[in-house]
Amino acid sequence: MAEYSIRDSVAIIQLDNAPVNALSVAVRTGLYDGIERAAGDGSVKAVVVCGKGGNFCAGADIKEFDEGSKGPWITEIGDFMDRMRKPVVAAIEGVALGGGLEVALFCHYRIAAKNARVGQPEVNIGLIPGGGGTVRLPRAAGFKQALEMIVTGNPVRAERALKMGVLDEVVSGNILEAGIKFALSKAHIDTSLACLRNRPVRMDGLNIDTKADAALAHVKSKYKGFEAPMFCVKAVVNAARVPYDDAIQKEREYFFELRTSGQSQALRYAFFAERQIARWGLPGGGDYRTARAIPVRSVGVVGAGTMGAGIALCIITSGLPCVLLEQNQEFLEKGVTSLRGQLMGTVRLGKMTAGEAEVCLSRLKPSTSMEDLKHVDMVIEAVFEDLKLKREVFERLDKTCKPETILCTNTSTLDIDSVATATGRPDKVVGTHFFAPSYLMKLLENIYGSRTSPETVATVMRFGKTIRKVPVLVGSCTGFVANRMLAPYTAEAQFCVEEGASPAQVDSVLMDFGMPMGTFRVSDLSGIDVSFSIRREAARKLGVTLTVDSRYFRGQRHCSLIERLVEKGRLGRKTGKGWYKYEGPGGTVPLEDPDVLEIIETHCRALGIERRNVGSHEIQERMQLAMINEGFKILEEGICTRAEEIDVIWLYGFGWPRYLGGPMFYASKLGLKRVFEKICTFHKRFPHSQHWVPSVLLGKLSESGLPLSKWGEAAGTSRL
Ligand SMILES: CCCCCCCCCCCCC/C=C/C(=O)SCCNC(=O)CCNC(=O)[C@H](O)C(C)(C)COP(=O)(O)OP(=O)(O)OC[C@H]1O[C@@H](n2cnc3c(N)ncnc32)[C@H](O)[C@@H]1OP(=O)(O)O
Repeated sequence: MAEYSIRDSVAIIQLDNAPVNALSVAVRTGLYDGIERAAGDGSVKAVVVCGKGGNFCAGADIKEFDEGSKGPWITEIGDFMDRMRKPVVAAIEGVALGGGLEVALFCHYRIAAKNARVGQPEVNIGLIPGGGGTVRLPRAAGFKQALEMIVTGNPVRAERALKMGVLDEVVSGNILEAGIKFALSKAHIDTSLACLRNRPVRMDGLNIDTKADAALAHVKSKYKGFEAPMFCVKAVVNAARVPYDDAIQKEREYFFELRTSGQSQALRYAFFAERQIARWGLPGGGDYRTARAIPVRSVGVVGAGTMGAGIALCIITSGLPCVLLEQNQEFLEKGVTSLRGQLMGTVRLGKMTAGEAEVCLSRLKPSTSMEDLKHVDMVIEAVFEDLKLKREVFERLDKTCKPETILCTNTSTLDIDSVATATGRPDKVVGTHFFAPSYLMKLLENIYGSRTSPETVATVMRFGKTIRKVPVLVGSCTGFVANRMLAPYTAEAQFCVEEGASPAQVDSVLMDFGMPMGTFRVSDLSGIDVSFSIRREAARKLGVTLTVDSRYFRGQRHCSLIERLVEKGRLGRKTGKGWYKYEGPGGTVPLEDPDVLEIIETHCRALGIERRNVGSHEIQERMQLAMINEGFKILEEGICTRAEEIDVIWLYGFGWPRYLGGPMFYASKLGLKRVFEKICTFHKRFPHSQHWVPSVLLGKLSESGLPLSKWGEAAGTSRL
């Protein structure tokens, strides 16, 4: 709703819809009524529109987009304000985003607090600004700057918005008082002069035809497959070419077309999924509502390899001091050099100044003495992935650190309990799985063990946010969620190659789908010998030796092409050849290599594998369905409690295209009946692959027709 009051002959309309004053039907109706009332009240000289609770308005209520339209459409409010003879001032604090900024652009004037941010982030949910933003913002900020704001969705700070012409004044102190003062100072000025409808789009000397073509070409190549940015350009270009009312009409058509698109639905889902993951619960009790995070004022990182150095960098750039520990000076210096290198990279990219980088570095304490970890609140161990070594480190940490210190292990495979039992504080031991490169990748998979306390979980979840990661809580199992799902996905990729596809064909299927990289490019980048060692180690523990002609491992189908490539010295990019070849020293461009195709052919012939034409559709279906089936098993076992958690892991861990929601959302759109039937068919066809055994939960859900939001409940794993 919107509260109406009068002070000093100024009507104040305060948008009121906690927590962010989204433009629900009640808010839109309240705003419209308030404006109408102020227009008709002879004692009112001017109007101030503001927001309650520290924010102006975060735009349309995103939940309403699935419910259909009720109440006044937002541009009707703008049309009314355009006819007003009394000045209307938007007094902005916090955020004015999307429809929130559009409301502000209806007003004759806009003032904002210093810390305010304004923006048109609709593109992030697969839309264009639909309340006049594409038509009014270019009139205020100019074509080029408005286009940038609308296409990227990035908000701008008040000072920049002032320079751009979006704001009329930036103020310090009480925003409402400033708004009233400003409104009274404009009470005798003709409002039509300040009305954005009456201004032309500012082209600042640019030619619209040249600019339009360049902008369309740019978004086409940059946002391949994502449709909203293209519509943003079309709407803004149109606004520069046609009269105001025609442009508004077109904008609305585009907006409504996108609202029902699959991409916008997926992006809206992703928006709420990201917020859902903060609502965690533990199987033994305790959840985000009751558990208190302990304050983390200092952190230690054990191991200054690439991973540890990157983690330390995340910590110091988020403002926390960090002790970076290595076993000797030589390794420590290498780690610090790697950290510095990454930090300077951000300076070169203009994301940080050299001065800011120095401040960050001043928070780093490189050390070779464990005693330096005595007083830190949290330690993240990032040593080699070896259980014996990790247990030794934890035993020493337990003896050295103060009793309250939380001990985290950065592991991608090891059981949390087997690390925790090396200490006398298993309740304070937790997994924090960072993804490589740890400074850049946003996902943080937090893993609880059977004795991890709710306070420890609350602390690592909050810490994840502090270091600007996306923390998702999962249970402990082999590979946790990310790598467990990745295993059948990559296995199917290799089986497809054995059966007749080429690595480049598989990768282009994935990249055409929207993945940032194909699985064989990733393998070359991280090193084929890395997967080789992990597989060899896993086999060794079971008393098995994997060879170049192993077709089965523990009764399961196994592809030994990795062993073959390692035998041939093709370890990936670092050796200039792997699944692809790379030209020149340090070459990074993957080129199809006839030699590798020959190796694959010979290998398969030797093993009696008949090769055939494997179609793109089959590749995509097998890789994705195998991984989706695993996702349902993860839900079934309670490793995750919601499908949304799995999707967020894929969005941030592997770059699943956001406009396709995530694998579980994708499955919901394919239809679970169809997904289940296909998986059953593959199971019959490939009986020696455990990952094709259909998930029991999936079978149950395929009959139930339950929406994705209820899958966790149906699995009986929901803990809230
Ligand atoms: C037939 C047609 C039907 C349509 C009917 C609708 C008509 C509407 C009017 C017409 C509109 C014209 C076009 C306008 C379109 C838009 O405005 S689209 C929305 C654009 N705005 C955004 O994308 C902003 C999204 N929000 C944010 O970026 C952030 O939330 C924030 C505002 C910067 C705050 O961040 P932070 O402090 O980190 O808090 P969060 O945890 O993110 O959010 C707090 C809670 O608020 C919920 N929330 C936030 N924004 C919205 C929103 N716009 N709508 C609904 N809910 C929102 C968020 O989910 C959190 O809730 P909980 O998870 O429950 O805590």
